[in-house]
Amino acid sequence: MKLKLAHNQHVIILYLVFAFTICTDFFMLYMLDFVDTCLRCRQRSLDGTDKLVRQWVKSVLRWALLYTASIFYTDLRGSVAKRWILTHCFIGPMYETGRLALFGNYPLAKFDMWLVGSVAAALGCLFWEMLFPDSNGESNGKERKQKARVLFMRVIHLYQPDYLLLIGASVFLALAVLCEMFIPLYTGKLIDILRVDYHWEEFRAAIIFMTLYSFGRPNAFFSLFSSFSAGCRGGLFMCAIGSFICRVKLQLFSSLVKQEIGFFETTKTGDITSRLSTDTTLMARAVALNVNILLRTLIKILGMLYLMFSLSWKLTLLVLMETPLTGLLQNIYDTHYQRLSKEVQDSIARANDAASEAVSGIRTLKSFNTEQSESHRYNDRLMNTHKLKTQRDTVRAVYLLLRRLIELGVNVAMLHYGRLFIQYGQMSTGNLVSFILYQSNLGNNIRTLIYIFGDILNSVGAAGKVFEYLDRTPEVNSDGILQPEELKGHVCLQNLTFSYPTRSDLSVLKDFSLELKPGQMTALVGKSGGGKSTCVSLLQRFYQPQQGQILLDRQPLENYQHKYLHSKIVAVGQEPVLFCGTVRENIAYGLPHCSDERVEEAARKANAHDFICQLQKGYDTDVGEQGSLLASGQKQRIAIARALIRQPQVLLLDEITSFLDTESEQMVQQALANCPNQTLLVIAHRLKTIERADQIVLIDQGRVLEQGTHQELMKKRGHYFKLKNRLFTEESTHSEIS
Ligand SMILES: Nc1ncnc2c1ncn2[C@@H]1O[C@H](COP(=O)(O)OP(=O)(O)OP(=O)(O)O)[C@@H](O)[C@H]1O
Repeated sequence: MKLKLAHNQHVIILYLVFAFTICTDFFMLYMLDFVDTCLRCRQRSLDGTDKLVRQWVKSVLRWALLYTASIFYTDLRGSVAKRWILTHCFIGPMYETGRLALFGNYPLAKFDMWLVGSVAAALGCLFWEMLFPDSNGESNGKERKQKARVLFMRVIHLYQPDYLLLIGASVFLALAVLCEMFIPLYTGKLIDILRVDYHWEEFRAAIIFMTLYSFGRPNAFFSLFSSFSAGCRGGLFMCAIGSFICRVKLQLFSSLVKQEIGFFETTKTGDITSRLSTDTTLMARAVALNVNILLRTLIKILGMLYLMFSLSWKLTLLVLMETPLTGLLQNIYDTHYQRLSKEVQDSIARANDAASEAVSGIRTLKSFNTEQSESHRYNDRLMNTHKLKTQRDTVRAVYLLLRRLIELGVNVAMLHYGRLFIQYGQMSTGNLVSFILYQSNLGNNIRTLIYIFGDILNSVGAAGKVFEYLDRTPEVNSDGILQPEELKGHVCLQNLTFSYPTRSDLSVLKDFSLELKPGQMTALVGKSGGGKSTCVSLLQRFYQPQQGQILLDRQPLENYQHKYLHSKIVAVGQEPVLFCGTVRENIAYGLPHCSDERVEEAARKANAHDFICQLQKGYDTDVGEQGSLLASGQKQRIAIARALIRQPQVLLLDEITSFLDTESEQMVQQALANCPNQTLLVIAHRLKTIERADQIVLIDQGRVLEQGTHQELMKKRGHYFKLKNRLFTEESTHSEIS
């Protein structure tokens, strides 16, 4: 009860303060005017510019006083109050400046100006508050809008380099709208003049000519100037949007490539590409296009309402009855349409995923003869999209029908009453024509305003998704700074426990420890799925182990600078990926100033030089998308050259020999033997390679089962011994040890 009373008192005080502020402002307006008149008496005459300067000075004074007053009362400190005070004080002189610049010296009456300013400012602030509320929302809707507001401001901030273009576009926008607004008014006037019953014969032609000339001219001027301004506005906005999209796409791409591998495993490729393509464009629209339309529509609506009220306030009130009905309808429609649109988008993404999966795995698809089933899968997804699209379009059709019916009803009522007003002499035919022209425009503009209302929230939603990726901090950080000049390459994996982000229930490594000594070769062997490749991934810092740490020269891997680390620890994978480009570009990948000699030397070491020379354009031969124009063994050798050219201290070879013939493998082994200080970790399936290793580590289910040299392990007659015997018999099939 007490609380309620306190709340009521608080509201009453707020109203009182508001009323007091309005009265003070009104009083100030006339006081300043009085001072102005006294000054004018002394100075005698004033031209238009002088008046304008005085008006601006008065506005600054009013703003300063109101702003200071607002500081003393805490409830007025919010930014809504500040926005209202700012708009309220400056909308008058701004309007006057624009009007003077365009149409010369026909000032509005002082009170009219104050009223127009106050109402426009209040409407503007109300609209802003409705769209993006300032208050701390308790409900979900309010929170969503609050979030949208923050996102919207962030998008505006991102537009910073294009502010000049946007300001220029807004100026042209205001000019175009002002000009457009006067066209119906002059059309009505023209009709009125043409309708007058002249009892003349001889002056007929001259009068018609004069009428057309005098009233047709402003119309022609307005339409020409409006079209010109609209053209300039469109061009500038498009320019700003274009450069914004490029900038955001680049920022997003840079942020994406910094993410850890786990992120790409848990996020669908379709999602990432649609963030990059669709959402960045939607986000750009959020500000430039929507705000452009929003501003244009707001200015138009206010201007048209003013002119319509002056033509017939009764008809205006009648026409305005359409707004709440349309608003309600639009609200219901938006909810359903947005839900269905989202479902359609998801469904399209799923269909695209199916298609891209099939295309990228076309060889597997063909070899397993699954063309038919893949087509069915794609068809199912397409049909689902089609069904959702039909639902969405039906909702739209019903909405359009209802909207047209409301429109029709209001139009019939307006024409009926308009005819009555002309009969009673309350309106001229020309006025009714002007009114009808404004009304049809007003309806469109109100609908646009309501639509934009939803679209801004939508586009801001897309911005939210983009910012989500832009702000994401990679779980595997890369802010280490260590870059020692000398690195021995001593690696220690200490008590690692690890599971992949996509399969957190499965521990791939369990309390796993391993030491790789400088200049030594370690071979990892064991059953498939034991965790060998996982060790290589962890050494490259693709993932972060949940427990334990990896030390390089007694320093945790994360302490090393990202680029440095990846130049010192280099891996060649089971299925190396080449990029579209020449052989040379692929070998020198990531080394922009690498000499041709170094490229060739690396290729020779990897036993790739000979086959490269036999290619049509040698080192300048294009390897095709993902190296598709080369054989697997050739791709493998280029990948080895790409690793060797960096002269890494720690080299990780994950089953590189699977695609190499014995001769190539021997050459590569020879090349590797020429780097005596290099730490080498190989996962291999050929006994010859394994036998030569300084230590062999047998891994099973994420644990080290046995460790030692070939001789030691053979003497032990344990797991390795059994595996080796099997290897001897199954060497050609490469099945068990891999
Ligand atoms: N990206 C991944 N996401 C989830 N689980 C994975 C991933 N990569 C591997 N695994 C799982 O981790 C376990 C160890 O895989 P890993 O590739 O390290 O084994 P491996 O010993 O190298 O096998 P192979 O010799 O066949 O390559 C397996 O059970 C595998 O299914």
